[in-house]
Amino acid sequence: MNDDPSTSLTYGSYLTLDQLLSAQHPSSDLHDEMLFIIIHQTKELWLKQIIHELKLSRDLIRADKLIEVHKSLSRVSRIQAVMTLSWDVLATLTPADYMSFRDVLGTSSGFQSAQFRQVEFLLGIKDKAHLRYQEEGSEGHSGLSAALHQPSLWDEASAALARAGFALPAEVLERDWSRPYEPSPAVEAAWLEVYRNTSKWWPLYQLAEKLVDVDDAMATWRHKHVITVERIIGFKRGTGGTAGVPYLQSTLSKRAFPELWSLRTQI
Ligand code: HEM
Ligand SMILES: N[C@@H](CC(=O)c1ccccc1NC=O)C(=O)O
Repeated sequence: MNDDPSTSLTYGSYLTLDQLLSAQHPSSDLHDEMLFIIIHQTKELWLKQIIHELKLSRDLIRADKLIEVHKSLSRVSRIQAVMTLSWDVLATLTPADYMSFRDVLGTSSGFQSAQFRQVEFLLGIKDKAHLRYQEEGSEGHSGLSAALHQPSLWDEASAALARAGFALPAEVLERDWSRPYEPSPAVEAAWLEVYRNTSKWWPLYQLAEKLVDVDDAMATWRHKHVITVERIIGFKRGTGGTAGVPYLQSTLSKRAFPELWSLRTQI
């Protein structure tokens, strides 16, 4: 046997392609179901990379390495752009194509994506109700539970503001991290000072604009999702049990960094 990694490693073995490429199991014999599976698997791989970057970003903010965060958050927003573009590939699926295999999906739905919720939780959009869709003891459950109970990127950004000398109340700095975040006038006032005096606060200002890029890209992805869903299933109810398009429209106003949006009115 050849144990020397410089000659024994192959493209396929390095990337574990045997497993990756044998993980597509259409439940019907319809041609278009393969596209549906590949689109979703690709999206889960990108979400895995986004989670990897967001954890690093959170640790870097905690360590006051605000310049180093750029690379990671820029990568996240570029991946989000690719994910948004991939809706155009899915939109080649016509309503009739999709309805021919929709039944096999049962009650499964993107609503149950543990990694999607983990991204929301890492950014700061917390809703512990989503834990119940993950099986206790599964990797999805443990990742989501950890992100729920730890400070989000936005909580870490507030802590960084406090270390920089901004007075923030205890309900921001020592909150129960698992609770939904409530926008704070003191946080908005601190970021407003950063935006009004950018040369003094440049690293914080650049961090804020990188965070806005990520929030912006998330909203753009959500918007393209709802448009594509309306194009494919109209106003049918969702397999996951929601009203469908009206539910998805109600998520468009979700923001991970609300004060970075509200402060713009004051400038
Ligand atoms: C034919 C294509 C699709 C249709 C008709 C569709 C439809 C829906 C509907 C109706 C919901 C609301 C939950 C429910 O009741 O099921 C939903 C949620 C969701 N879908 Fe899709 N979807 C499609 C493709 C995708 C793709 C390709 C992705 C990811 C790349 C995705 C990710 C999600 C996520 C993450 C949610 C949860 C959103 C939230 O709660 O904020 N969906 N989808
Ligand atoms: N919620 C979709 C079904 C769906 O899209 C779906 C089903 C299984 C796995 C991933 C899915 N994608 C996103 O919701 C529907 O109502 O048709």
